[in-house]
Amino acid sequence: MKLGFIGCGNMAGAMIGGILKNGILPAEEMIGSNSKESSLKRTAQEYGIQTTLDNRAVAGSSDILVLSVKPQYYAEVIEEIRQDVREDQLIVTIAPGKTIEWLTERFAKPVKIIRCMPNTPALVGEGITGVCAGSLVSREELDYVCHILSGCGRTEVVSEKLLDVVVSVSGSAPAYVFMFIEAMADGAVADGMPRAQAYKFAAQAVLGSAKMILETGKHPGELKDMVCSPGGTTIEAVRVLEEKGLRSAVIEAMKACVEKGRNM
Ligand SMILES: NC(=O)C1=CN([C@@H]2O[C@H](COP(=O)(O)OP(=O)(O)OC[C@H]3O[C@@H](n4cnc5c(N)ncnc54)[C@H](O)[C@@H]3O)[C@@H](O)[C@H]2O)C=CC1
Ligand SMILES: O=C(O)[C@@H]1CCC=N1
Repeated sequence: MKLGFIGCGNMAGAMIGGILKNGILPAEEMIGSNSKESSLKRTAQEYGIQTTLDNRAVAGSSDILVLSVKPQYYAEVIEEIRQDVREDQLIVTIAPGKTIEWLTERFAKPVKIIRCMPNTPALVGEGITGVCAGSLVSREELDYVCHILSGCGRTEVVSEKLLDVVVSVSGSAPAYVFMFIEAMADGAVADGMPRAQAYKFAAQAVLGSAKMILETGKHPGELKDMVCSPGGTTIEAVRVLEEKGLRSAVIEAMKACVEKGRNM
């Protein structure tokens, strides 16, 4: 089995890291290419996988090929590797907006395409990847790719239409969560806590709260109510967050995210 990555940047690194950490594949079974030598050096040093400047070599030698360049480079990379791609290979794409129909047209031959939307917590095995498959992909092949992706965390098979929503609710979401953690830490620093300690408290509060949702099955509103003592401190904070429009800000931000992804 050879898993190849064309483009060794942030997302490929996170995926490779997660796959290695969880023992899904050894480093010897992964290869990555990049147009910049410095990225290859960093990838080889950090993960010990084989690297090359030659995208076509990666395309030709991989059983599963991940296209992990930015969406604006998809067209030129597909044009470059088109002849090296085989019908028995699985092509995994991770770019927003690049539909299976668009990808199939670019390859201009029958190819097995699995469209995914991962997120960077893959690096620590706590990502979630939305996955949908083209019509030439068998159930077994989809299951196998989901198994590989399980090294990055959870996987969810979704319709292609919903993949645009996955971008906003998980692909891009770590950025909003990091902003929230940063803001909470700023709040704690403003009240005298050392910054490093503030990040620890804020990050653990987010981690623990997320775990409670996933593990108790309770409604987020119920869990929120459990924290809000009558006449207490939390409801004061909740009152101000509502006044400042937290929910609306998040919803509007996500709408902008989906819209952008659809038009990429
Ligand atoms: N960063 C994230 O959180 C997520 C990113 N994605 C998607 O993953 C893909 C990669 O994104 P990032 O890793 O963030 O970008 P990045 O910029 O960190 O990595 C892309 C790499 O591709 C290289 N590259 C550019 N043109 C190339 C070419 N012609 N041949 C070979 N390598 C080339 C660049 O030098 C760079 O190292 C994008 O399509 C993005 O939309 C999806 C989900 C989350
Ligand atoms: O910002 C972006 O376009 C990519 C897609 C999802 C996360 N990062």
